[in-house]
Amino acid sequence: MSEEIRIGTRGSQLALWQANHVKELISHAFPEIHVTITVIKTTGDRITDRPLAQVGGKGLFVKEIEAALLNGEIDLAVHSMKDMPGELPLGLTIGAVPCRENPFDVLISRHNLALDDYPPGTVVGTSSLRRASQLKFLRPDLTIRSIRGNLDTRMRKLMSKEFDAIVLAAAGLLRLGQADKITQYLDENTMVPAVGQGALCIETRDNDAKTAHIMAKLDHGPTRVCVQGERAFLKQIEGSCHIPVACYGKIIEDNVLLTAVVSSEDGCRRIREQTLSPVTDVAARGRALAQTVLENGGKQILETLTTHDK
Ligand SMILES: NCc1[nH]cc(CCC(=O)O)c1CC(=O)O
Repeated sequence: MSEEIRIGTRGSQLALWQANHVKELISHAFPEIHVTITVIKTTGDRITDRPLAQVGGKGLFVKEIEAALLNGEIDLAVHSMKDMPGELPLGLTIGAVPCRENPFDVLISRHNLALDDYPPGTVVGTSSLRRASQLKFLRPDLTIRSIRGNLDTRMRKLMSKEFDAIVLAAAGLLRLGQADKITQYLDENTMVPAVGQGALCIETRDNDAKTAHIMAKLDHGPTRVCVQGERAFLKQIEGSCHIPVACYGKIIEDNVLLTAVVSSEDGCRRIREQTLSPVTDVAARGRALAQTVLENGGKQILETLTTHDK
């Protein structure tokens, strides 16, 4: 009898693409293993009419899947890294971090205009506090509105002229073969992406040696190191989880350049800090970067937010 590995995932188009991608990575490295995919519905999938921050932020897309992993219904879960809270539940671990897709946010414009070229009053839709607050900082004269729903829903809202442009993650579009929709890539000099954006997280049980053996073949060292720095930053900075923080790591020779931003909801203030860290020191340097951001005004911004939430 051949070995079996059971993958758990959300049912969205993007999640299914990602689960199938991981299935192919496993099949390629271990042709003898039979890989199955189980779809699990999450709270985040059920509630689609409110901004995520109001529903409870991070963790919404992962909890039910983690339960299935813990009780042995599945052997591994495929998530978007950026949906993962700083801390994983006891007994679970990040088994592998495959090679990252493009980590940046993109502008999709109905008029084929770049962000700098839009006139004042232009209506830009985005689903996250992080993007909204960085957009308001860059272009205080634009009207930033919340938009939710999957890719198709957001595209429909854009085309129905509810919005002039929308900003979302490049990774989802690229994975679903929609690169042609992208008007402009916003790299970290314009907008710093979310922690883990564009990366996948393969979550496993931490006592599962059989799956760990398979995961070793799927792990991409450079991505893992960058994500490690970003997540160390996240863990250090967050009390609450739905806050406008951003951190992005990129490899430069033997170092990781970490860029972090905390911005106020109204876009009036933005703290932006960078550190060039040796690869071996990236977790400590991610934490230190969080401290720097907090000391240089980030703490004040985050305190305003917490009271605001209640
Ligand atoms: N917020 C939801 C979410 N979680 C992961 C992605 C896809 C991008 C990625 O894998 O980082 C998206 C869509 C988006 O932000 O536009």
